[in-house]
Amino acid sequence: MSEAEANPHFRPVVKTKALNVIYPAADQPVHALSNIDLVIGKGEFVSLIGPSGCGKTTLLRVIADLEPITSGTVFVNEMSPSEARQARAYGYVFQAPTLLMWRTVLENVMLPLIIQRRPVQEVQQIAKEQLAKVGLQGFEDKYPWQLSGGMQQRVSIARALGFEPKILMMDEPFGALDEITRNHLNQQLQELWLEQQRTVVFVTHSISEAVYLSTKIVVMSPRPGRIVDIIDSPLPRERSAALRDSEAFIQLAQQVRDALKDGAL
Ligand SMILES: Nc1ncnc2c1ncn2[C@@H]1O[C@H](COP(=O)(O)OP(=O)(O)OP(=O)(O)O)[C@@H](O)[C@H]1O
Repeated sequence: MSEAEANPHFRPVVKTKALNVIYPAADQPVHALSNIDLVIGKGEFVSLIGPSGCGKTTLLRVIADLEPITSGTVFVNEMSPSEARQARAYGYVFQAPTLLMWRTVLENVMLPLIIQRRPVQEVQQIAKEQLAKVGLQGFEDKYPWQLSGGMQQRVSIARALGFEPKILMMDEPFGALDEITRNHLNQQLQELWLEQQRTVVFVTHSISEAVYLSTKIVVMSPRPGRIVDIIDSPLPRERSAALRDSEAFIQLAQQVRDALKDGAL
């Protein structure tokens, strides 16, 4: 049991035990995830980091009920992932913004809520509030193609947050952006997370992004993906840009780098 799990306020949201995913294939089945034991607590910001093809996206998809498992167990809020999905536990942000180019920014954020048949006026209000939270007030009537990549990704985040998911799943949401924009969005996401105390599961290739954002970093090995190390971050919950230059940040980044290296052996 980790230090975080020993805390009496710790509430598990995601629990996986001996989880395996094997993708069937005509020639050779792909063993994507091997014996994954993971507990994610309420309000944690958990990053999954590891080399390409190690199963990060697969793990995210399993938790979100987008991928079946081969063996083991997965519980989300004491439910199966499928029950959790029906209870609308998830918000999902992909690497590409996946916005509808022929709908305005406001309409894009409203769409999932309209599909849920919520009253239009209420939906409009929620969408406007969420856009303001990601710093896009005044852009409601623009079309996605009129925005930069970083702004489009902020629209995706507003859309995912609109129906107040219990867990926000983010699959390399800033992977396609330049470093300056990425650092800026990291800071915005950190502030949003701090304010809302939402549980986030975040896939990244970037050590500094994982260190800057996470309360827990899950380091994975090359295929078949297994967990090499689970690192509880010693950094304070509230983080500023200056933290990136601190000794604690540099040490933690080195710890992640070492774990990645060990996992590759
Ligand atoms: N639907 C599928 N059918 C067969 N194999 C798959 C399928 N989806 C993923 N895989 C394989 O499973 C392994 C894990 O893939 P996954 O996308 O989860 O890795 P990842 O760590 O997210 O990779 P990346 O960092 O490159 O996005 C890879 O070898 C991939 O080719």
